[in-house]
Amino acid sequence: MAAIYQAMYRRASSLFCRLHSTYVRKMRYLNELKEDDSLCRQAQTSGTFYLFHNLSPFLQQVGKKYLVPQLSAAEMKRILEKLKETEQWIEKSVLIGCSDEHVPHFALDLGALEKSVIESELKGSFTDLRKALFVVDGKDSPLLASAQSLLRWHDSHQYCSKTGQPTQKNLAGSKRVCHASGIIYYPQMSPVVITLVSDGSRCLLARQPSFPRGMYSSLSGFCNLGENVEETVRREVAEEVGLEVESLWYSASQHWPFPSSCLLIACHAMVRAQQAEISMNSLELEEARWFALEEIVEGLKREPGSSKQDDGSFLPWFPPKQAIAHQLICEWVKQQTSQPA
Ligand SMILES: NC(=O)c1ccc[n+]([C@@H]2O[C@H](COP(=O)([O-])OP(=O)(O)OC[C@H]3O[C@@H](n4cnc5c(N)ncnc54)[C@H](O)[C@@H]3O)[C@@H](O)[C@H]2O)c1
Ligand SMILES: [Mg+2]
Repeated sequence: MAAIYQAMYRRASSLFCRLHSTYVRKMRYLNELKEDDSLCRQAQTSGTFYLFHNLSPFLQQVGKKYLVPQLSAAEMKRILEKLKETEQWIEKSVLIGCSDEHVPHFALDLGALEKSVIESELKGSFTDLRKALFVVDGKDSPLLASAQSLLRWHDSHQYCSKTGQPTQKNLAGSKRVCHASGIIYYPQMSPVVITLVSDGSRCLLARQPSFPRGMYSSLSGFCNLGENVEETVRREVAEEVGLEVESLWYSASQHWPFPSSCLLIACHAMVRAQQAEISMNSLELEEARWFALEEIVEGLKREPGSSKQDDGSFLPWFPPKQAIAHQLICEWVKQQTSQPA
């Protein structure tokens, strides 16, 4: 028996080591590509390419599924020839990752080229990211989100804000340099806190005027310069619903590409049940209210389509599973249902 356990242990630990070294080797390789333009140029000849057009990713619909095709370097050349463009376009691409076998993945925005020609040639369509993220396979959403954010950052940082001179990207697209001043610009994202407030038995969800009808989400807000996460949570809850946070704890984080790159830092926060009267800031929110557990459980079962009632009103529904607000709501339900009565 001991021999069997030993053999199982050896297999498990050797698998762990192999997985670990694959990951480490992959991260080191990606870092080399970011630092070394000539290595990256070479990688572009054997890499795969995700296409965008004015920041909309290229998708192919196969039956009910939406696939995110990766084009080989040879296919890229063929498409560019068809569009009567040179291979230099490839150098505009940005590095977004690589496979375990070190096949590098790049994203390229062909926004300056004829969209319909590319779409009919590759049998698919460029799809708005707000739709694409929710129809593609779960593993592809973060990739599309980070690729679009990086392409957007390059598009909006073509000039140095100090000298007004053009900036130049390195091959991998991990930075831009102003050669006149020597200033190096790195891709940026804005930290945002997402907070699910609870008073112990209910949770607070709100609607911004821009939300789809019937959708409620947790509170959110950009971090101010100089604030830490705890200070932002306390300020945003005070500003938006007039409540004082008693305690808070971190749950998870997520990169979010809207309106442009954000790092969402998701937290749970408690307020006192005796001081839970909402005073909503109507400049930012359209509605904010407490939800009991049963209402949340029902709302989680609903989809946007099934929330409309005969009289035209909408029953509450919550962000889809790809959004970190969904995860916070599910965690709260779990916590409520696991508490002793
Ligand atoms: N994925 C999710 O689950 C989820 C849930 C909620 C919110 N969000 C995202 O969080 C983001 C922030 O939430 P919010 O709108 O409630 O923030 P908010 O409450 O701070 O209000 C937005 C306003 O803050 C100002 N602002 C300050 N710093 C800014 C910056 N760096 N970029 C843009 N505006 C800035 C602007 O005036 C803007 O109109 C939203 O873009 C939204 O997409 C994601
Ligand atoms: Mg807000």
